[in-house]
Amino acid sequence: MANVLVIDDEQSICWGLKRLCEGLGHSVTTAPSAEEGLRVVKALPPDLVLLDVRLPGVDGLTAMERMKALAFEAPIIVMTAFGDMKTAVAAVQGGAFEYLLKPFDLAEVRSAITRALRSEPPSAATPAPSLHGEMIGDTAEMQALFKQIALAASARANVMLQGESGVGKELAARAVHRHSANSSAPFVAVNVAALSPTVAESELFGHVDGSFTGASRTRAGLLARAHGGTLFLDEAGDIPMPLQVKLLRAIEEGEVLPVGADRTTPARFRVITATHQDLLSQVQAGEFRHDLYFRISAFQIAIPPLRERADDIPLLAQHFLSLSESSEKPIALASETLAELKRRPWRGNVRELRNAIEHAQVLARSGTILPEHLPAPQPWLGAAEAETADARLSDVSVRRAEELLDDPEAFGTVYSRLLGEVEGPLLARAMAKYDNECAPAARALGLHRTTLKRKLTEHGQQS
Ligand SMILES: Nc1ncnc2c1ncn2[C@@H]1O[C@H](COP(=O)(O)OP(=O)(O)OP(=O)(O)O)[C@@H](O)[C@H]1O
Repeated sequence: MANVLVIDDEQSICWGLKRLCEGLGHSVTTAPSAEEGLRVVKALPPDLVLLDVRLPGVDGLTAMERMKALAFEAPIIVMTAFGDMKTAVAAVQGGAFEYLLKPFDLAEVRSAITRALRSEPPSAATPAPSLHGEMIGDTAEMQALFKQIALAASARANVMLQGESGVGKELAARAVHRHSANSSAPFVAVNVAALSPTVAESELFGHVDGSFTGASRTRAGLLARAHGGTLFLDEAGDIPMPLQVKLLRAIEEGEVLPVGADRTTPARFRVITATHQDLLSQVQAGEFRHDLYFRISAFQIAIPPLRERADDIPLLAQHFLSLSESSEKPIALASETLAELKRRPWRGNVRELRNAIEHAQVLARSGTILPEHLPAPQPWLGAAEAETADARLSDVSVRRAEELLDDPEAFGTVYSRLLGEVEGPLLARAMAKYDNECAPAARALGLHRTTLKRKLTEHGQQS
């Protein structure tokens, strides 16, 4: 049996946690404030503290600091209903055993208490420098994301960020780096899809003077430049197969062999990858090496699309307004504008919202932003139409999948054949719509231009 101290000003929470802990066979003391909790800690140090962040008077994070200063070493589980990035990272860096978001999932609380009392190591531990929150959002989805970022920052594991285009994957990668112990080392961002296939190897791994036509001087590659810090690989699904082997070796050995060199160069870094694709199905389709996948996906973070956290839209919109350098800032967003912003599907996510606010700001000049100042919604399908189209497409796909799966000749290629059959017409339609211009077609498809060009070539279409 352990002694547990619950510090929370909400009586109902204290009551619920007391019952839970007593049910686990522990004895519980409750305190409605940090001051009262600190008195208990000094008088009769408990085996575990459950500590709320927002408290009247001294807040929970300061209380945790004071407990640590008293050389109090028992685990502390921090709880909050208002988790922003700063709080999440401060809790993790301050040595919290676990960081729980309210409202609680009881099974999660029970598991945290049991692990804490077994003195298993906390899910994150190494200290890192202090920081500022820079990703905006206060929905439960964003709070959970901040927690994941804080945990990733305090560990050394490679991180894979998944999410649609424009959700904030690069911002999240930068946050992981900035809040990590290596924040003063380089953060090198590489958009893999933008690398021309002919120079990708020398760009990534470097080359020595004269190693190929045009290599007039020895140049360090991007991997070597990330030494000691973080290598951010955007659109990781586009890493060409031959380079995947070389990249895996570099990650495993902490060194690279520049093109034409006979000696390796140190390149030890944390890899953060971002992808909007389902990399695992690429692995299953044989388009991405499984060993590299497992190497780079130790800690996976999914960033939800903006439409699934629409309550963040007003905050984000205000944030983008405040970033404006114009002296004639519009002072407010009309309530109808906010309603319209929350109604839109934002398939281009935060990037599309940011562009819309910048556009509206130019039109509104000063004063209030009205709905007519917003750009027309992007021509995505409306929700109802999309649902019908999705249903039709899925019926056709099911029928075609059945045919291919029954066809012995298609055995081993079903996946790529079916996707190829959809991809070809899609690309052709997009190119026709944009007068054969790759740039707008790629933007509409949510692909990088280079990726689109490559896919057009694969389908024997002109770009
Ligand atoms: N939570 C957020 N708070 C503030 N700004 C954000 C947030 N999320 C995204 N942004 C902004 O939205 C834009 C797009 O973000 P970012 O480039 O990180 O997205 P991405 O997911 O990496 O996009 P892509 O997949 O197209 O590379 C940037 O201007 C970024 O600053």
